[in-house]
Amino acid sequence: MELGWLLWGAAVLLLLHLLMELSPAVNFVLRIGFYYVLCIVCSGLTAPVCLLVNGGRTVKNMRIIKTVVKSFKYFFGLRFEVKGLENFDVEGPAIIVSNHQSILDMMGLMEVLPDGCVQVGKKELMYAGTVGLITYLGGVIFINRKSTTSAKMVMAEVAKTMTADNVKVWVYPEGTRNCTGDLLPFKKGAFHLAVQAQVPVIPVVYSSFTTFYNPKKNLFTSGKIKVEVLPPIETKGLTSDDVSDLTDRCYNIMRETLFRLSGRSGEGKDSS
Ligand SMILES: CCCCC/C=C\C/C=C\CCCCCCCC(=O)SCCNC(=O)CCNC(=O)[C@H](O)C(C)(C)COP(=O)(O)OP(=O)(O)OC[C@H]1O[C@@H](n2cnc3c(N)ncnc32)[C@H](O)[C@@H]1OP(=O)(O)O
Ligand SMILES: CCCCCCCC/C=C\CCCCCCCC(=O)OC[C@@H](O)COP(=O)(O)O
Repeated sequence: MELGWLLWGAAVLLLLHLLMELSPAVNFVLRIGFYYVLCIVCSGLTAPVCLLVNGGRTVKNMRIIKTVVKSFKYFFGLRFEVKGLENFDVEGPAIIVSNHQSILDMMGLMEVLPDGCVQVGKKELMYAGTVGLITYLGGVIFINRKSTTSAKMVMAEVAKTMTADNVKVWVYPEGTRNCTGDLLPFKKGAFHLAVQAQVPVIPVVYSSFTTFYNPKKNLFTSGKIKVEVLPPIETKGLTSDDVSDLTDRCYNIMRETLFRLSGRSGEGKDSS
C-alpha cells in the first residue's frame, strides 16, 4: 500500500517535471504558484510566532519575518549580490526608496532590510489572508492609493511619529509594480515625508529582473540580482518647495544605477 503511494507520488512529480520542461507556461504557473503558497503558508505559521514573541503589531516582528523570507530564494535559485549596506548606518530615522518590479521583491526587501524599518503598502494587502495578517503584525503602514487626501494624512502622521519612534520607512516611489527594466515616474509622497521629518533619503536599487522573470513571456528561471544601497541624501533645511528637485535627483541617481546594475551602461543620464 505504502509503496503504491510512493509510486503514485513519483509518477506525479515526473509528470510535473515533464510538463515544466515542455511548457514554459506550466513552468511559470507552477513556480509563481509555489511562491504564493509559500507566502501564504509561511505567513500563517509565522504569525503565531510573532504574537508569542512580541505580543502584537510591532516593527520588531520584521526580524522574524525577515529570517523566514530570506530562505525563500533557495527554492527559486535566486542569488543576491549586495553592496553598500553601510549606507544604512545613519543616526536615527530615514526614508528608504527602492524600485518595485514584482511580488518577488519581498525576497530582495528582506535580503537587506535594516532593523527598525517599516514599509508603506497599499491597503488592499491587509485583506490578503495570512499575508495581510503578517504585514499588519510587521507594522506595515497601509495607505489608500485611491484617496490622495487620505494617503497624505497617513504620511503626515508618519512624518510626526517616525522620529519619536526612531523608525526607518521603506517606500516604493513608483507606487506600483513595474517589470519593464526601467523606472516609472516617481510619486512624491516619500520625498514630502523625508522633508517634513527632515530625515535623509537612502536609495536602494535592484537590477532588472527581465533576464529571469517576465510574466508576459511566462519566464521565471533562476537568476542573480545585484542590489546597491546608495549613500544617503540629506534633507536638512529643505522645504516643500524643494520636493520636486529632491524627487528628480533621486530618480536620476536610481535610474542610472538601475541601468548600470542591469548592464545597460551609458543610459539613464539626463533623463529628468
Ligand atoms: C513570513 C512570510 C511572509 C510572506 C510575505 C512576505 C512579505 C510580507 C511582509 C512584509 C513586507 C510588506 C511590504 C509591502 C510592500 C508593499 C508595496 C506596495 O504596496 S507599493 C504601493 C503603495 N505605495 C505607494 O503608493 C507609495 C508611493 N506613493 C506615493 O508616495 C504617493 O505620492 C501617495 C502618497 C500614495 C499619493 O499618491 P497619489 O497618486 O494620490 O497622488 P500624487 O503622488 O500624484 O500626489 C498628488 C499631489 O500631492 C502631493 N503630495 C503627495 N504626498 C504628499 C504628502 N505626503 N504631503 C504633501 N503633499 C503631498 C504631490 O506632490 C502632488 O502635488 P504636486 O503635483 O503639486 O507636486
Ligand atoms: C481571504 C482572502 C485571501 C486572499 C489571498 C491573497 C493571496 C495573496 C498571497 C500571497 C501573495 C504574496 C505577496 C507578498 C506581498 C507582495 C507585496 C507586493 O508586492 O504588493 C504589490 C503592491 O506593492 C503593488 O501592487 P500593484 O502592482 O499596484 O498591484
